[in-house]
Amino acid sequence: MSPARIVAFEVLEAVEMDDAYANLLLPVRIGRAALSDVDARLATELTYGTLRMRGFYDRVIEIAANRPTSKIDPRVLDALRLGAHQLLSTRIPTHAAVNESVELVRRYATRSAIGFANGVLRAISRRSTDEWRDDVSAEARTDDERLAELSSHPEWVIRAFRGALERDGLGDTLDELLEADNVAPVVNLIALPGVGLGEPDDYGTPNRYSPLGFTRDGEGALELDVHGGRIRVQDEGSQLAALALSRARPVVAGERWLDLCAGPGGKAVLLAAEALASGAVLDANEVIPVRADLVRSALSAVSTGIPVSVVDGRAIGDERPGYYDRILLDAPCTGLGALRRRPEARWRKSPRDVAELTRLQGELLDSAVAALRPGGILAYVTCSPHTAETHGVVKGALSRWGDTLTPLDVPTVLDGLTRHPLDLPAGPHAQLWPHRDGTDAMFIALLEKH
Ligand SMILES: C[S@@+](CC[C@H](N)C(=O)[O-])C[C@H]1O[C@@H](n2cnc3c(N)ncnc32)[C@H](O)[C@@H]1O
Repeated sequence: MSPARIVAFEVLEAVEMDDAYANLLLPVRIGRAALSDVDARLATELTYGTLRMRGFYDRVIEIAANRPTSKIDPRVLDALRLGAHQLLSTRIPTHAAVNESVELVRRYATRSAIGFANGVLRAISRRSTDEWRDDVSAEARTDDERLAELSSHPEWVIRAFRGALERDGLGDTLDELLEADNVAPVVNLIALPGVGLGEPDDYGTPNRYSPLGFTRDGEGALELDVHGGRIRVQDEGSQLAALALSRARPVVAGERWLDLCAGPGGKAVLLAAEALASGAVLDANEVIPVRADLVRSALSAVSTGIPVSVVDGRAIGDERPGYYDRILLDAPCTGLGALRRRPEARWRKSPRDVAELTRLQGELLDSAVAALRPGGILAYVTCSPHTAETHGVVKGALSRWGDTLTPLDVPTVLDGLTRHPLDLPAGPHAQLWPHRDGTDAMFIALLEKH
């Protein structure tokens, strides 16, 4: 059995059964299996490719098997998905795709399913990807169902994206967004400022927008992860979200900053570098202890003296009222804006999660406002474009806090710091998009307290 397929299958299973995160688990499993570079790339492609197009593959499997996926043993289904991916989206020879997937069924599921899996995979292999797209399309009952199945996004996510795009005057670009979600993003890096590093163009091709970001060709990307964590992988949109806060206006030495929901620490370490360079001091907080450890480890690239508290962010407004000059609230969210790198989020979240998360986001925002001193600035950020989590949450806070809060114009702030202007509609808030900006779909609002 190919070790790459075993790793991919076990990660898919853990994502499905244990709610594991592929981006965290895959590197661990690749390391444990001591995969060669070639096999590690294959395992990565198989895992992410299968997770991304799972919705489409499931429809193909249902048609080929003539039964709903809910009636297929989950382990057999994962092996079939992996097989469908190899048959429909890679150049792996048919016999290898079929035989290796059947072998997975033999090894991990019941022997009685071997004949079934073999038959389904052979049926899939007899038609081309375009023919399967036509079949799936013909059987869809509505336009949204068709779009959902062909683009491999749940229907409710498509409706949420459509609403958010229309709000930005981008309603006619939905297909491009769905397509962008299904393509692996280039690895984007950041050279932290003020910690003795060179400029981005010393290391690679500078980002179009972030003044600190860059990309490197293929293999070179991760070799740079050797500068003690001062060069790190970070999406350009995340860089811009942190910089929108740190560079919203000049820093007065001694300012106190807080990253309220800091785990795993990507934006906290950028804020720490910005604070160090400008004479501000940063505190970080994260409610989950293991994630707080990740924040500590990330921050050590800049300084070991930054306190990381482990409390529910909703309590900090009462604990430290009127204390901070700048607060980043990078809120827990559905993650629907980062499907390029965390493809399983689309299958894991549901509209019920949106309702729960928006309540938590509103409470965290209230706590952050309470912890802000008059004149201070709060950045409310999500890696989701769902308007309930973005505009809806900010609108709720503005109505609860009345004249106490004024939104700052984020497009203007971003124009003041990016290398090239972003093509953003009128503010005050900003929504970035993968298909337009090449970033995760980050939402950024800046609120000033009076
Ligand atoms: C979107 S992530 C933050 C990402 C981080 N800013 C970065 O760039 O690496 C949100 C974080 O909020 C944490 N969180 C969730 N509920 C929280 C709460 N009530 N108080 C504090 N943190 C919370 C989650 O554990 C998660 O680590």
